[in-house]
Amino acid sequence: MDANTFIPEHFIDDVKTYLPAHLDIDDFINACRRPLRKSIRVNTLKISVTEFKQYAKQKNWLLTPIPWCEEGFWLERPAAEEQNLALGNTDLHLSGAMYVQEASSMLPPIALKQSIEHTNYVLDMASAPGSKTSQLAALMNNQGVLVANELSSSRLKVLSATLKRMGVGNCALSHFDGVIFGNYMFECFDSILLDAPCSGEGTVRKDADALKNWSIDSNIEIAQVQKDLIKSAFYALKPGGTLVYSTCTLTPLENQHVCDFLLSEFGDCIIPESLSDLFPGASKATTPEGYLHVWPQTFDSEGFFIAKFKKQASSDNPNLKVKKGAFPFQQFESKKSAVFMQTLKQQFGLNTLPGILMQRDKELWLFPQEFEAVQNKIKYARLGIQLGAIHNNGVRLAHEFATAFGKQCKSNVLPLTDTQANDYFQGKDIRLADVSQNTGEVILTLCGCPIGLGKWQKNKVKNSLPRDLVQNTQLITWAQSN
Ligand SMILES: C[S@@+](CC[C@H](N)C(=O)[O-])C[C@H]1O[C@@H](n2cnc3c(N)ncnc32)[C@H](O)[C@@H]1O
Repeated sequence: MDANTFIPEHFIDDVKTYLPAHLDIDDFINACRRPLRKSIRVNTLKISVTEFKQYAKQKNWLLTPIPWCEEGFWLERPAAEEQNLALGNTDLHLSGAMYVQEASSMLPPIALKQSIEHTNYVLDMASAPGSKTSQLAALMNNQGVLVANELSSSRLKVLSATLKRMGVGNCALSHFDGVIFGNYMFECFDSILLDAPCSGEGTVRKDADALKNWSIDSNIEIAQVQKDLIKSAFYALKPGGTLVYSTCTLTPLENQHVCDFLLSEFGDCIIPESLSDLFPGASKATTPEGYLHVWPQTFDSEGFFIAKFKKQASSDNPNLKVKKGAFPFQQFESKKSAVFMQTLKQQFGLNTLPGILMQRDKELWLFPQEFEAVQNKIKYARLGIQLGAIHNNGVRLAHEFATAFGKQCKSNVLPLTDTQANDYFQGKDIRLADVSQNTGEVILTLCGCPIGLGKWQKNKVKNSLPRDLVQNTQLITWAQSN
């Protein structure tokens, strides 16, 4: 029990007004004071669940499957020396093999899963730090186009770093208030996730001060933002498309009432789809409308709310807008493209890249194949993957090339030991046991996952990790964790 968890009386009084009859307020309060179980999601863009389990076994990690997410596990680390070591410093995290993600936070992308599997254009309207964006990209298997938007610039940077670490290749990042999408990207998306900014009442097990400034007035204020965002999401969705609305808060003001607003505005064009069969046991959290209202005691998780809607018909938007200004990229010359692809084949045994090579000044980028239809609708903060820098004699490859495509490379791949990986993440060159005759660039891997690029230099590999990704951390090594 965490006696420091702050739960204000007036919050409890409010919860009593909407707690479902089959739940007990004391169970709720006790659950809020219990520490949260640790959970992770395996990043299948970099490693299979089977491979991950093998690594976890070597570390004596105990995994319990999360019933709604095939890639999700609750995790216990019994080794005494690991108790105070952050999961974020483990090799499996730093390599992008896993993402530390709360179990209930895996639900919204799972609610979109069916729709994503058959569609090309997906919008994540409020996406930092990127737990659900990277989950969506993995569900899309890096295919199609995933637009990830975030309003806060500091959080956008974190999002960008997350996507690089996780090897996401089909993403375009944007930096706007989400309300613009309905006007600028009217009916562009097959699937939309609106994981809305909220009062965070469900996060109190992780953050003892989450309810410190709680008030109904702030619930009402945030609900207005949520209504503006869900309206924008409705307009941005194609007829036939699917919208998932989620929050990590409990109050109906920010949940059911926001859904009521959507239906009152556009009820002729959009209908809820029940989530009662999303996974075995989902009915325990299903509301009469078919939404999931996950209480902390229901699945021993954080509190969450998830609603799913199907858009059945179009509704005119009187405020359509068109972006001004030219698109700053052009297709990479076909002759140079052929030379570049030949180099990748010779150096790494890589035969194809999934997308279109584009050039902006001296930068070489790879855009998702389907990007053209949406590329000039808004100004993006980043598009696809930066493959490298173009110079007179060819292309100097960039870090992201390795994290996104290293898995497909067949030659010039160097698996690092934990000591070498430590040096790499700290920005140091990597010492080799023997002098190597290899030349040029090399893909570095950890736990079987590509983590970046280096350059062969006889008895060492020169470190090419971008400065902003250099960490001042000590990786938890196999020796320490076994
Ligand atoms: C609940 S968090 C998103 C968490 C994220 N989906 C994830 O799973 O990692 C909500 C995010 O919305 C951003 N935000 C707040 N107001 C916004 C707005 N008007 N438009 C877009 N994003 C907004 C916040 O900065 C915050 O990062």
